Amino acid sequence: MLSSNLRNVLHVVATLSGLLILFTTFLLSHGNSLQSNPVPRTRYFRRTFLAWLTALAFASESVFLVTGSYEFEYSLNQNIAVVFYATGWALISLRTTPIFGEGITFCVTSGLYSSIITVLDWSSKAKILPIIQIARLVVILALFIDYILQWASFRLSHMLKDQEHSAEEAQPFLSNGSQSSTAENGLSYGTAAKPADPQFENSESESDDEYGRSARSKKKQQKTGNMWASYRDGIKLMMPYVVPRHDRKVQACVVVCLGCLVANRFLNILVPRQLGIVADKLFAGQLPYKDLVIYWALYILHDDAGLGLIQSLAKIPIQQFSYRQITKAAFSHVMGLSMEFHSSRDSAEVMTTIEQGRSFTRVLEVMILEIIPMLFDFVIAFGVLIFKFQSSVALCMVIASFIFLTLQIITSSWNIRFRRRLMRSMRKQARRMHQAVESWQTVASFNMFDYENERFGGAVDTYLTRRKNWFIRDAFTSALTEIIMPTNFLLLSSLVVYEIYSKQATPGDFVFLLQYWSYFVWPIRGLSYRYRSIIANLTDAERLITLMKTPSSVCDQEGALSLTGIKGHIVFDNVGFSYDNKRQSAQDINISASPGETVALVGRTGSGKSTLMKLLMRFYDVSAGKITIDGHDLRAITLGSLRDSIGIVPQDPLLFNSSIMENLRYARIDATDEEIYEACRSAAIHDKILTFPSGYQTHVGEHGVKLSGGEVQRLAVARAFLKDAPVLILDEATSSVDTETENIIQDALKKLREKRTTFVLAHRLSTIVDADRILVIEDGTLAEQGTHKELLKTGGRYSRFWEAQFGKSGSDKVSFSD
Ligand SMILES: Nc1ncnc2c1ncn2[C@@H]1O[C@H](COP(=O)(O)OP(=O)(O)OP(=O)(O)O)[C@@H](O)[C@H]1O
Repeated sequence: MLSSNLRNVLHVVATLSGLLILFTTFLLSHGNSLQSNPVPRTRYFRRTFLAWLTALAFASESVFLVTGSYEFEYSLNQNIAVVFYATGWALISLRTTPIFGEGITFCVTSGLYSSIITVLDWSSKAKILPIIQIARLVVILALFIDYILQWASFRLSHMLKDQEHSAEEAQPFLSNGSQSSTAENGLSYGTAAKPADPQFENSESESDDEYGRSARSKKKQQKTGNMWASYRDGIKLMMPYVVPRHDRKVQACVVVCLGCLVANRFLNILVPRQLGIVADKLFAGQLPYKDLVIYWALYILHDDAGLGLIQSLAKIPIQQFSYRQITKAAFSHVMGLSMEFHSSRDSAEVMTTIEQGRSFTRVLEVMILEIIPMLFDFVIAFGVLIFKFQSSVALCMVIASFIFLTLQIITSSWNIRFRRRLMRSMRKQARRMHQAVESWQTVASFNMFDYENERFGGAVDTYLTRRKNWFIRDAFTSALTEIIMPTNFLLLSSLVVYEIYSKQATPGDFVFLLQYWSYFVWPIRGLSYRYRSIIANLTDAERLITLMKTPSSVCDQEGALSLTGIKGHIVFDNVGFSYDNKRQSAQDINISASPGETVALVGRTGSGKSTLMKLLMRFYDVSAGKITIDGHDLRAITLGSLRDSIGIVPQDPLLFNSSIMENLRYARIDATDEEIYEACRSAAIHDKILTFPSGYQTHVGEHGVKLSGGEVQRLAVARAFLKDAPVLILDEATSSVDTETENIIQDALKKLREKRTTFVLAHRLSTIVDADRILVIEDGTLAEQGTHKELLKTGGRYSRFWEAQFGKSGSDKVSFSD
């Protein structure tokens, strides 16, 4: 006959392993609720029936134990184990779709436990118990075989499906072959696939209407089906940014924090133990002053004035480090994303998302500094309760805690949807505010203040309503789960009180439990509370993670060359491009431009001139053909070296809200003041700047609103002078100036164009008559090319443009003068 202690260990181990199986499967399947393994209905009923039968067999053993002739302690642990297994099987039988891993492992654990117990109880006085146990074993075996058969048939059908699928995939897609993209042909050139990410759509709409049904279900799957997987991936993605590999100070703080955490685990036990000693001495009629002082010292050390203070101080650099790293990484990632991303996303939303990096740092902080220590506390509490009292106290604590955690997890996921809505409304509010403030001039000129107030007010109201909805639900769900812990305390203290009553424990032990309860209830309550806060923060950080996962559609190819000393020989070789894969914005474009040559692009508005220049700057990648610079495909050189070699005077130059000096220096950070003055003299703006109240230190206002259009344009020309790049793009560089200033700028530009490959985009044809070649672009194709004189002679589109601007006489005059 085994000793009662070993029996106890068996019951405890069996209960714990079963509990772990159920809880782990619950955690895994909770985020994977869309998983469906359809099984025939007959089998479904059979499995349910067998599971219920097993539950019943365990329950009947419990009834027998309660009414049988066992000693209290021995039967209590066994009773806890059998009641647990009865409940476990009852819960499993409620599953509509089987989780094979859970079913099989639970069968194995219950089977093993039942077998050992059957052998041990064989010699018991009442033979009815082993008979119940044997019958139960047979049912468990049947259940096990059923699970295995179901699993095997499920795997087989999946394998068959996979085979069918791969056979289908092996079929050539003849019809699509001609349309395959560069990436599909294996020529990715560092061009990443477009993100298929509905989460990061730029949408005003809060409803799901914009997505089709399939997109909706995909979205739903994203939210629930792959919840854990996507969070895990997100954390994996962000981890490198928060590990202080090279920062010694932060590393030291981490060590200090960990030291405090370890010391606190000991103090969690020492403080209540000391109080127990004080109580026991009092009960023994002694004066425990010395012990009280020790208690005081331990308490201070344990509390916020001791290790808590050290830990809080050490946490500051860690928090700042991770916040800095994540925010910087998110900012730099966003800045590195392509024009495709920036032109389709709302800047205010992207900004709010970057700010939500704080939520992610909070997740890590909670996980590392709170959840992991709490798990330790939990294990320690289990050990302490077993050591101090009987194992059933510890078992009750574990089971009640797992129930509490499970309920917390279930109830918090009820609230995820509301948290997401809340975050959406927060971003919407930010977007509305940002748009209105940024477009103040438009709002003012259309006198739309009331409209904007109403729109912003609406967004604020929505935010508040959603916050209220989330908050109320959160309050109710926590109230619901909070009932469990006091119940747990009642159960534990009843058991301990019984032990004291039966002289197996001292009153000091009860005092210990009272004090220790406050320490060990925190880990459990903390775990569930932290889980909720992690879910809330992860939900908040979801967009940041999605943003960080968004690849740039234009990026450096592996092994891309960093070109120096570029001469500027540009060739467009059969270039084709479409923004949306529907309309071609460039088609069969062949252009060649040598250093020192000026090529003008003219054509109706929307014909595709700027698009060609965007392709040259590699804001987008060509969909067909290639563009080369000095013989190198643009996709084979680094974006940095390409853009360093191109200077641009855009149609609407954007200035930062800072001084003129800073704005100019943006073109070349290391330029001296004298070089900047020289560039401004060349751009005919130096004297004008000197007339401003603060000269070069004058602030230009948001987007340069304090300057005239002509002044802004001349600053852009000065920037181009300063950049001194071998390739130059002049996009309607003199569109905002009067004729006199235009002549001055044109003279400056003539100087600027010398020895550079220059592309001039112009509507005013007078500005490009002396170009070496004029290309007429129409509907994304090259319609005509030649010199001004040649094109006028041909009498084609160019000459019609010319006549439209200058009339027949103008045409004659220019062709004559030329
Ligand atoms: N980001 C974009 N997404 C989708 N379509 C775009 C985008 N940018 C431009 N387009 C479309 O591509 C076509 C060519 O535009 P592009 O800006 O190249 O014309 P353009 O000749 O430079 O016009 P303009 O002389 O008025 O500046 C237009 O039909 C335009 O609507």
